[in-house]
Amino acid sequence: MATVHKINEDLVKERQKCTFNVQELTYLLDGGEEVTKERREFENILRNVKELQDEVPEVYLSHKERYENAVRKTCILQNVRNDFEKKREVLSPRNIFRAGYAVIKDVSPFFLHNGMFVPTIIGQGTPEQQAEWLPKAKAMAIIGTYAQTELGHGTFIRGLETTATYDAKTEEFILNSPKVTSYKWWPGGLGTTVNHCITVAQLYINGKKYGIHPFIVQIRDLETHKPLPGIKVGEIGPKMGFATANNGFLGFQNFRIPRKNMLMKNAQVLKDGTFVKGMNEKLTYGTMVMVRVNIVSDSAFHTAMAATIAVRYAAVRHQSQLKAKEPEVQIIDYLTQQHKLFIAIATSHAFSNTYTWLYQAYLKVVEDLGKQKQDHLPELHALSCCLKATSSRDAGVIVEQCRLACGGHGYMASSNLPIIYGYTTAAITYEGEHTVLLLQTARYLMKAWMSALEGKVLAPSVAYLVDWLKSDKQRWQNTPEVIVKGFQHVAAGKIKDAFDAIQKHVKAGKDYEDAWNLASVQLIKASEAHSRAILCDGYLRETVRTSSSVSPSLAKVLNHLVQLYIVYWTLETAGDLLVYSNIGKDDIAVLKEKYEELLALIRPNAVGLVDAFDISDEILQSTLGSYDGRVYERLMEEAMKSPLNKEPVNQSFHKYLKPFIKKAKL
Ligand SMILES: CC(C)(COP(=O)(O)OP(=O)(O)OC[C@H]1O[C@@H](n2cnc3c(N)ncnc32)[C@H](O)[C@@H]1OP(=O)(O)O)[C@@H](O)C(=O)NCCC(=O)NCCSC(=O)CCCCCCCCCCCCCCC(=O)O
Ligand SMILES: Cc1cc2nc3c(=O)[nH]c(=O)nc-3n(C[C@H](O)[C@H](O)[C@H](O)COP(=O)(O)OP(=O)(O)OC[C@H]3O[C@@H](n4cnc5c(N)ncnc54)[C@H](O)[C@@H]3O)c2cc1C
Repeated sequence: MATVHKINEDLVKERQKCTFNVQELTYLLDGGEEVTKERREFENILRNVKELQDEVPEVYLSHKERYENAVRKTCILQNVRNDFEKKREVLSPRNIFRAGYAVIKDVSPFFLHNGMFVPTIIGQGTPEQQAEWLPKAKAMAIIGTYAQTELGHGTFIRGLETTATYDAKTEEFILNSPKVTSYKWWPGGLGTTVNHCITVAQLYINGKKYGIHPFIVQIRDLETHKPLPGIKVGEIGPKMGFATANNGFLGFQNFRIPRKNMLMKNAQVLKDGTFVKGMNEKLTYGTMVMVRVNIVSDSAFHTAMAATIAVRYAAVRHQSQLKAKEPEVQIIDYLTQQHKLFIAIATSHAFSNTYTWLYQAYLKVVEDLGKQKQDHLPELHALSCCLKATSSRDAGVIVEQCRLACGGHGYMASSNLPIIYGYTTAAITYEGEHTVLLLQTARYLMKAWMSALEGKVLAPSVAYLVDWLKSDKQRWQNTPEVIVKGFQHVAAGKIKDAFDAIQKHVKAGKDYEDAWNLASVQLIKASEAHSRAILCDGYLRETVRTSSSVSPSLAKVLNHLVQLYIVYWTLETAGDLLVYSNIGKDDIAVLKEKYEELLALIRPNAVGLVDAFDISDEILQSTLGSYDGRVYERLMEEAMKSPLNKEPVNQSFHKYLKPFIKKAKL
């Protein structure tokens, strides 16, 4: 039986101070009591699977051993999950998915199977193709990934070089990678795990190019797992993080696949080679929109993980004296520490709330597309791009801030903060590089601005441009609602400035594309300001909405958090607000005080707030952040697992050090 340890006294006291019901907040964050219960039930099942316990911490394994262990555990995890899901209609797959963090210490080599391979078959396949591939894929009789990026191109996907040339005689496509830069590079699981992939390739029919399309390709023999003839595949090697994601490369040499393997929900190639255009060629990019929406939720979770670790640690850790002769204080009582950490809690809430409405907007667009309606697609694309970009970037900054807030111990692998940083920082690049996605949103914002000038009705997320043009700037008040308007004014002002900058360059004789490039720093700033306005507005509205359905004590805490988020960003962007809104210096001085008041109000609830994220110790995997707060004992226990501590004298002493020291003595 596992030993039950006493909970650290500071944490006990912190939990007694909490003014709201932690369980109530957990239910709210999960999406309901039933969802929480289901998630906990699944986590409990996993906790009791003996084969999933690591004998040696993964960090001490070689690259190869680590991968093999990850595959072993992912297979067990998937079986447990399949059994669990067979017995019920799962309420929240994303909540079930999060339990996987307790098993795979880094990123699963199957990550892309559920994350992109299956969704692409659903989103891009015809009903017949879905009937053929989905049952096998869902049962994992075939395992796949999403192979789009190449050595030469990741962002500019119209420039991909893999070719799929249609041969009407045999009704096949012939896949080729003409140059080294045409090799697929990056797909997760591609290295040595998957036997299938979605390959995105340039379609050629009778020498004519028809743009990029997705194809299902079997790349390995299902029995022997050997690459099929004409396939060159392997792993790309170690990276900054993602140690077990098994990212791979892939090249094709005259590799033939049947015509039916082109996913044809949008565009089709008929038997005779006739190309039938789809409703909108950008629907081929649909899986990326879905993943970008999901990244907002991932960012919320990774921020919650880091906040949980750093807040619990800050409650347990005592360092320095505030006043002479008094005991050393809990570091959480330093205001600067609260400044680093409470924004982490609020940010996670901001992203969860944003994901809630963004996911609904995504579902609505999918439903509309089923009815051949695509009116809301451009707005969704613009929102998913800037919110993916901002949430992943903010999460990266916050996780690093939490690591720094843990001082030296935050640098230990056993704190788990380095691995969490590995996930968050990768998300800034993958699924659309940060700047590139901000520029996609900027493209939409420039059109929206033009429409606003023409007096047209705008989509809801940019309707503030019309208000801004019509009205005088509102008299400033330090209320959340007026501050949100202030963020919209900043966004509108920056959008106008970027637009004017482009016009100025065009008037000076530049091509529109060059003018765009010359204005692009202003364009990304406009896009960032738009994201911040959307985040603050959505978070405030969702909080107001939920506050009426929760207990008054919880509503109060949620209100403190949303205010903290809004005031924090007001102070961070005060310069912009001074330029573009009616805020005055005195208002800023008042808000500085307000911010300090909010830190004090949140202080007694800090531990309760991170407890409410309900991230189990197995998922958190952190010596610094466990529920019981046995920080120092755990650090020592983990250190003792180092293979270097298993023998009193390491052989290198006899081999190298002893002769070296002897020589030095002579
Ligand atoms: C958009 C691009 C940058 C540029 O594309 P183009 O050059 O073709 O376009 P233009 O700039 O010319 O614009 C044309 C036009 O199109 C519009 N547009 C563009 N994109 C879209 C879109 N997606 N939808 C709708 N419309 C779109 C654009 O607005 C323009 O419109 P106008 O002309 O009207 O202005 C493009 O090239 C691009 O997107 N580049 C980025 C490439 C990218 O994102 N690659 C991703 C590769 S895959 C990857 O990185 C994977 C990473 C790993 C992810 C892991 C996720 C796993 C998740 C795990 C969770 C698992 C959960 C599972 C749960 C469970 O287990 O159950
Ligand atoms: C951990 C990880 C996992 C991944 N998994 C997958 C996967 O499973 N499948 C897959 O297909 N891909 C995957 N990728 C690839 C990923 O999608 C690409 O790396 C990403 O889209 C960025 O493209 P790039 O590498 O070509 O960057 P580049 O576009 O070369 O970016 C380099 C720099 O150029 C700038 N830049 C490029 N174009 C423009 C522009 N138009 N305007 C202004 N600046 C520009 C960028 O801002 C950036 O600063 C993964 C990547 C990582 C890091």
